[in-house]
Amino acid sequence: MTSTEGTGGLLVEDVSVRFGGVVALRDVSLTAAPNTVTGIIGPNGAGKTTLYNALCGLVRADSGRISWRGTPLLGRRPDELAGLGVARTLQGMNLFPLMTVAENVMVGADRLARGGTLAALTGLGRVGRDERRLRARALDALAEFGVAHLAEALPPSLPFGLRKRVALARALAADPDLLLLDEPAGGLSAEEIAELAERIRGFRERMTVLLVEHHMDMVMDVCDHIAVLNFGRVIAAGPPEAIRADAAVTEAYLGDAA
Ligand SMILES: Nc1ncnc2c1ncn2[C@@H]1O[C@H](COP(=O)(O)OP(=O)(O)OP(=O)(O)O)[C@@H](O)[C@H]1O
Repeated sequence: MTSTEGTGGLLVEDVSVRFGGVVALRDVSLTAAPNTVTGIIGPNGAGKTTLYNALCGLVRADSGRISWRGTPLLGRRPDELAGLGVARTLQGMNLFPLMTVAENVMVGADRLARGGTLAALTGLGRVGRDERRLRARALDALAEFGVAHLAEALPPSLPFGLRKRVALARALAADPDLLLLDEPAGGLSAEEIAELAERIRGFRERMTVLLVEHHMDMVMDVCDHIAVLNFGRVIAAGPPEAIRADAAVTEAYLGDAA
């Protein structure tokens, strides 16, 4: 019995993923306890994105198990995750360019609507009530990120940092229990990263966070627990101070820089 079994956490057990002859993940196991921030780090090509994509249903694992609160996640389609209380952000943000900021965030809040976002946005189904609820939820989420005033803007018209906030607001609008973040600090200024770190620390009151991130200072700063991947294997796992002092981790990163 592993530590999060029966306690509602995220459990990754012996997950392997191969792309043809490349073994991207080999028997990866890790846990994320409820209401904590768990970081996934590792040098380039270590398997971080593959693990993230396996969690999101974007990549099929060849073997292993992943569960959230005891419910299996492996083999689910990405669109099934919202119903299980799981939200994610992607590096590319994937905002719809021809929909307003508010409409983009309404898509994120979809699981809270009975008729679905499409019905609400297209005027079909239980339109009035759902649309009002979704819009209110979206505006709340935008307000949390200080961008409610941009509700009617189109994403391509916004600077990068603000688009990242909209993407986070979209993920949070669903009121997830598990939030998967893929390099949320990428491309942000030092000031924006500090603000983001503060927000992520605050998220753990409401949810469990899994953070794949290159920005080492931020990972050390916000994570309760860190798993380090190298060549598709977990080479270390523990609290930030233990990871900082781990010789295998230092060696893996030095090898990466060489
Ligand atoms: N679609 C794919 N087809 C073939 N090989 C792949 C594919 N995706 C990833 N790989 C390989 O799997 C390994 C792990 O890659 P992955 O992108 O998961 O690493 P990463 O830790 O996210 O790297 P980075 O920090 O550079 O983004 C690498 O050897 C990579 O070349």
